Amino acid sequence: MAAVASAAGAEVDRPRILYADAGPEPPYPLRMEGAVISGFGRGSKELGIPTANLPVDPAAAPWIETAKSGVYFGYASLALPPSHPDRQQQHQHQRQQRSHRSNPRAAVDAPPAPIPSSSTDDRIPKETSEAAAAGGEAETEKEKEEETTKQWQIYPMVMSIGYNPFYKNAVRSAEVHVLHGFAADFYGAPMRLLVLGFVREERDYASLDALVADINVDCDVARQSLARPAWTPREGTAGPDGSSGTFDGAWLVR
Ligand SMILES: Cc1cc2nc3c(=O)[nH]c(=O)nc-3n(C[C@H](O)[C@H](O)[C@H](O)COP(=O)(O)O)c2cc1C
Ligand SMILES: Nc1ncnc2c1ncn2[C@@H]1O[C@H](COP(=O)(O)OP(=O)(O)O)[C@@H](O)[C@H]1O
Repeated sequence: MAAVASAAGAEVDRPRILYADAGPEPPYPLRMEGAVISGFGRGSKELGIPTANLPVDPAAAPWIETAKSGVYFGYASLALPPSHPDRQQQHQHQRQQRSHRSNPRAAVDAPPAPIPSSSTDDRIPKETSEAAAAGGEAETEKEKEEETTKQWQIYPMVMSIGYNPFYKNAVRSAEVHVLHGFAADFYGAPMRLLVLGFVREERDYASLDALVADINVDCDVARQSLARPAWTPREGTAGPDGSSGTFDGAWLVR
């Protein structure tokens, strides 16, 4: 059946569940990490869909050099600073876990679980560790506190890798729309990605409405595809229904 076009070219009649129920297939999962940087400022203002950008660095994620440009889905793990309104407290998490066990439906739309970091050394930004080695003057007390209290929260995500043909960017970008409504920005926060599958190629569109309509379908595809147990990490309550699954997402929270 031909895909139904709407909003002048958006393909809204696409399957919402991709890949087999058994879980991600090679070459996935693919990993990527870095600190959130700013993009061109269009995500929130023009599209109403904010995207957290990561540097496209083949030294850190060699697969990205040959990865097809397009839309991908998977999980993002964020280490929000202690002052961020979306950072959960440990006791909130424990209460939530108890509630989910006694009433699994209570987990619907539940916020993600905070995962205290078991080791922080491997995530000290290079500049920070170099500065520390050189006398530590560049590292503020606030940064030190954030490092020792680092806590990873896992969220489903959909992302775009490429040149955004609608905007004709000259530079390749990697931008993540996290499937969660945040009360504040999180520029600079450490973010880890486990990319679990490819959704579609990036496209040019006749209108902004068509681009937004297709991105909304991508979000739906990610939510529904990730809701299956073998696609939901055991770590945290990342699944859209709040339940933990069987997928090994340990790297996201290490
Ligand atoms: C799931 C998703 C799918 C996207 N698909 C396309 C696309 O097909 N074509 C395109 O030009 N841009 C696409 N984009 C990129 C948006 O155009 C981009 O997020 C927007 O330009 C905001 O960029 P900025 O955050 O750098 O300002 C997509 C973004 C996301 C999150
Ligand atoms: N759900 C979300 N997904 C991604 N980023 C979000 C989300 N909610 C808030 N943000 C914040 O919005 C920023 C992106 O905003 P955006 O308008 O796309 O600007 P730019 O991508 O140019 O930095 C992210 O870096 C992050 O701090």
